[in-house]
Amino acid sequence: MSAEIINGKELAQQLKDNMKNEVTELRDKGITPHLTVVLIGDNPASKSYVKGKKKASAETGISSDIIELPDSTSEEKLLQLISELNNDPEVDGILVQLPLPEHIAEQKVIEYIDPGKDVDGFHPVNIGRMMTGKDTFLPCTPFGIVTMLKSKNIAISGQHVVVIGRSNIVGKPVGQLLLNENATVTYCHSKTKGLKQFTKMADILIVAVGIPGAIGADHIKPGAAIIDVGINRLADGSLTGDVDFEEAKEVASYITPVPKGVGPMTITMLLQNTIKAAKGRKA
Ligand SMILES: Nc1nc2c(c(=O)[nH]1)N[C@@H](CN(C=O)c1ccc(C(=O)N[C@@H](CCC(=O)O)C(=O)O)cc1)CN2
Repeated sequence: MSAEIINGKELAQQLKDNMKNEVTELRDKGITPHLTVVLIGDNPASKSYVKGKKKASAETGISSDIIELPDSTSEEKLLQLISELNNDPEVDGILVQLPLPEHIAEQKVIEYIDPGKDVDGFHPVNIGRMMTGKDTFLPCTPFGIVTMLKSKNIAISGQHVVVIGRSNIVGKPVGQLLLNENATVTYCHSKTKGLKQFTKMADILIVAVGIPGAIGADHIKPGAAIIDVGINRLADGSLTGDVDFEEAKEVASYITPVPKGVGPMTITMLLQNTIKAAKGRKA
């Protein structure tokens, strides 16, 4: 039997439809949630994601602006801009699109953003709050993954989750969020020996390695739920994930496709975080 596909695009649309009402209620109270996205340089993928953020914001009634700066922008200038946005009462959420040019220290920039406006959930204060199970801005991709699992009532508590990948944006926080939901979590990464022995134990397998088709049917326990975070562009321009979808769907119980899987959820959870920031706006 073939796995059930978790369609992130459809789920994202349902969530955005619900958010419209939340935003209307806020606007009726005189609060229009506002997101400012900062884009440095002209990376085509980043440009397209930022455009997607603006479009999705507009769909829900969230106002947004994109500040585009050249690749040559100094770290000092970027920090100065963030400081201004931190102090602007009309700005609820600040997002600096990653990756940044090499001459800018990513972590320094993340730590400069006011944690109360950090709608990416990357600031160490918010990561600490997430790790201790407190209410906070959750990193958007991990938040989206947990939302996808819950949308299908996939059991998390007591289940063995194997995460392949240990980035600060996806791998580490998604494992932590699922640990908070009482999963047993194993992290695997590029130095893991005997990857298959771990992946074959997974009830939920989360793959974020950035290698097209890295995970095939022989890595998967029959009936597992497979979450593919990979977004790899092939030479012909098409997108593919880290999981061999055709093979994996014959073994798994649930699977996310690429495109239209985890990706669209990332932007939608950003909107959710922006609404949360607006709700917490200081008078
Ligand atoms: N500051 C941040 N930078 C980056 C983040 C982030 O969460 N915060 N994540 C990624 C990029 N990203 C959002 O910024 C993102 C990636 C993918 C998608 C998406 O919808 N993908 C579509 C395919 C789109 C396409 O055709 O290229 C899909 O998978 O269906 C949205 C957002 C790195 N940077």
